[in-house]
Amino acid sequence: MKYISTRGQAQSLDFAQVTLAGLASDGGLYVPEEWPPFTFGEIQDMRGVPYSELAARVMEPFVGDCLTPERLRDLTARAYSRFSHRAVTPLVQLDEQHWILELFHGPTLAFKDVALQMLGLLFEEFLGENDGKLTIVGATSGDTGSAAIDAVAGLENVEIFMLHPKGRVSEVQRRQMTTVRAPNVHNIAIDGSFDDAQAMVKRIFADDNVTAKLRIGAVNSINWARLMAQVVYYFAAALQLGGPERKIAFSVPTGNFGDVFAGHVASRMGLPIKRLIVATNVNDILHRALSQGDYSAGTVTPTAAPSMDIQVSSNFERLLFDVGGRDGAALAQQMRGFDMQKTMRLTNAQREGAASLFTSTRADEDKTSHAMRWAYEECGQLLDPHTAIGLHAAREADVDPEVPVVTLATAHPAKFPDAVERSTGIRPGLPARTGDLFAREESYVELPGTYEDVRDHILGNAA
Ligand SMILES: Cc1ncc(COP(=O)(O)O)c(C=O)c1O
Ligand SMILES: N[C@@H](CCOP(=O)(O)O)C(=O)O
Repeated sequence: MKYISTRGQAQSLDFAQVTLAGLASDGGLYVPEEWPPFTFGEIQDMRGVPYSELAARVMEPFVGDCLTPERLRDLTARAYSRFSHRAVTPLVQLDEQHWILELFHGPTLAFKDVALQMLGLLFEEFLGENDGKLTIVGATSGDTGSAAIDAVAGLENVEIFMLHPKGRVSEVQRRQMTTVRAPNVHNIAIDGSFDDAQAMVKRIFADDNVTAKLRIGAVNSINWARLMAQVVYYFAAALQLGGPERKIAFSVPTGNFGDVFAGHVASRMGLPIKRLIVATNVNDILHRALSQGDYSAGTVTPTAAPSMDIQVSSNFERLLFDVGGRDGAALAQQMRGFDMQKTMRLTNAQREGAASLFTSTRADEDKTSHAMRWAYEECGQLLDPHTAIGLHAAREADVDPEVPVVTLATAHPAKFPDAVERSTGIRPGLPARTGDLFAREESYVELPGTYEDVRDHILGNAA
């Protein structure tokens, strides 16, 4: 399996190389040269297998010959051994048509663990003895940071610098990052938004002053391996609800478009998906892009769902590439225009290509709160605000009543106790596995939101 850049200029890479590279050298994102399809029978044969075996089967075509089947199975077994639920990503029924796919049973209580527990192992696997250190630079609106830090803390060959927007993540999220004591972990709070942090990360990849000294890697969903691991749970859910004989719709709380793009990949691989519902909060660039063709970034509005307070959505580029004719040169030009003006129109091909599978809905704070209340009062389920945005969109969507609609539950409600309590009157408690999170001492530096400060800090502190 070879991977090519969405901007057409970077060298094509194999799976091991793409995992360590993160972002492509031309500023694009790597995607498989072609989608590897499963036959209907192969998907049927996946029914009932344990999650780690399902993960190995779904990932195998992407990994190519970079891992033997046995080695891949060893890694998936280890990656999912730390989840607190035997099913890894269990389904919970809400009513006749709606299900919740709980993706928060990993060590840091968010869906990011599903991919990052695997990615940490892949880094270890692919970094040879003579490769030196991989310096990860990541941006987080709360969940990627904690999951990535958990996955790589203490690894010999990996060091991580994680940027989060100061004051714009929940206290639980911040503590999950800043209380990890390991010499290879560096937390940085910047003045600014997640978008500012993400832009700095991308700039670091293109900065020769940095790349001449450090080998930079990525844990954000710009890294293909992240998305690959997220494809698995679409198969897991669909197989439990009657797939592949029956089509399933998914509603996905969306920010950086990684999670829902993984659903698109599952569909490209042959999983019968009726619809992917992109659920946004008021930071609704994706809703505007999908419903009106207008991809224009405004300023970020802080909400009760801070991990989705994103206006520049990295993985949307992968979709535009895939549904818009896979023309790297044209997309590079389109993205350059967006980088300069922060606005662009989707082409007709991009709009029509996306419309065949995607719809979108936006939830303001009242609707988010109402969805949390409905789930609690009518179904006895406490949801976090991100999942509630997904549920709102699922219930608004006009999906044939025969089609099950699965909302991805992307975080445990206890990560956002204030918002949950405001809407339901119930303050969710942290599961015992989070230990003494509030007793542990925090460690992070605060930096102004300028690129140079962040770059110099990384250069000055990298081992
Ligand atoms: C809890 C939660 N829900 C939803 C999202 C959005 O996912 P994505 O960025 O993959 O669209 C995020 C962050 O990415 C998140 O942390
Ligand atoms: N919501 C994310 C933002 C980063 O997204 P990623 O999927 O690209 O890592 C977070 O919690 O950090």
